[in-house]
Amino acid sequence: MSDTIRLTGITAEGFHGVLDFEKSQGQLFRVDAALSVDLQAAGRSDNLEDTVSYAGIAELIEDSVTGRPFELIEALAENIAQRVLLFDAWIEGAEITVHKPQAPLEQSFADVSVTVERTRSAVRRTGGPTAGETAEYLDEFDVEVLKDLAENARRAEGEAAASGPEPDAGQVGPYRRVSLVDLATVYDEEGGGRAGHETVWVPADTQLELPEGTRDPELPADFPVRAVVALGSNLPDAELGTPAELLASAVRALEEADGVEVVNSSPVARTKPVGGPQGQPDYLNQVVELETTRSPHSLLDVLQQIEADHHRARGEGSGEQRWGPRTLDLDMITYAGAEISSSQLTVPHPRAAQRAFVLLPWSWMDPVALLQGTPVRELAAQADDAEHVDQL
Ligand SMILES: Nc1ncnc2c1ncn2[C@@H]1O[C@H](COP(=O)(O)OP(=O)(O)OP(=O)(O)O)[C@@H](O)[C@H]1O
Ligand SMILES: Nc1nc2c(c(=O)[nH]1)N=C(CO)CN2
Repeated sequence: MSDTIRLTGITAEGFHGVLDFEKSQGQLFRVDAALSVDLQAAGRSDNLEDTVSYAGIAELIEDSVTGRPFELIEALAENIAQRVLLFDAWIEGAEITVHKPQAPLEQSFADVSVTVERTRSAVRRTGGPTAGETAEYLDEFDVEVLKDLAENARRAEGEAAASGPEPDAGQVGPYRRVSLVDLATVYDEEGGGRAGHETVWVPADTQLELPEGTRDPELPADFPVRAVVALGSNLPDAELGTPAELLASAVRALEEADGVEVVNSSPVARTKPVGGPQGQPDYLNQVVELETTRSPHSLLDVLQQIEADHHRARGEGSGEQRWGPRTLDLDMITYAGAEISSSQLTVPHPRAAQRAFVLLPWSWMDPVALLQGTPVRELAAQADDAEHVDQL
């Protein structure tokens, strides 16, 4: 049985409705909310930190009712449900009823209402969602909701961020996700331990001021983070098969690697070679998204081991040319939100933003993906090789 926090009869004036006078004159709306939250910890500790503040929920509901007008109470209920689930990662489900007791009906009536019930698709019961799960979940939300969140994020980030430019309505582009690497730090600072939504989306140009030493990207993650990896092959292998077979085998190898889970994969693309020697064969390219507890360099080790297992020739005497034909190439495109620069590893991959053979498959897999705050879709369209990438 799940525990419930229930708020009933939150009443405020709003301007929702299809008819003109509803939009101009306004009327009262009443909202009931039932939130599924595990209350055992709070029951035992008697500490507000261990539960969801109903005051915050009430404020959020009032904000939605008095805010942006919707035509339908269905849309208002949906908006509230989405915001409630984003309010605190530990809210597992929300049932929202919007009453419109002054609806324009000719008949004598007591009330009109709609009820929506929404559950979080992926929540780990202990510790809240991972960055990946949160990001995936956030992809289901519309831009208006994200705008609200970005606003909250700016408030949470303090004065410096609050003075940044206004988020650009209608685009996902100006926001970026803050990785769980960052989130974990925020937890520590606040001593909380909750993934509240404020720390997940921030305007793209927000600088997080985190204490020194807490963002060492080589800290092994005790929580999974997401990484994007690009695969390429344009040389068959006598033993392991065609480029298509080599890509499929590499994805299987990633699935089997310790501390790595493949959570999404793109369709395969046939692409014209970019750079390298004249006349090399077309490539097959693909992009996968991983969830990993490995540190970036240890993930690079895994990628290079898989390349070697697929007979990737490398190093002195191997005959391999720069950007020349290869049985398998695995590039780490992103690792959480981290920027890494070492002698072995640069993340985000320094040439990814110009390569449609990476960006297009990535955008097919995740149409709202961002690379350093810019939609991958847009970068793909601008890349020189955009016309030479065909989905198989
Ligand atoms: N993000 C990254 N992903 C993979 N390798 C990287 C990355 N950043 C730096 N490297 C380093 O790049 C070196 C060369 O890699 P590789 O020979 O696969 O390059 P390439 O794939 O031919 O070229 P490109 O990097 O332009 O795709 C590797 O030994 C690795 O240490
Ligand atoms: N189309 C295409 N061109 C490339 C590729 C690749 O994977 N696909 N990889 C390269 C070096 O990594 C260089 N050029």
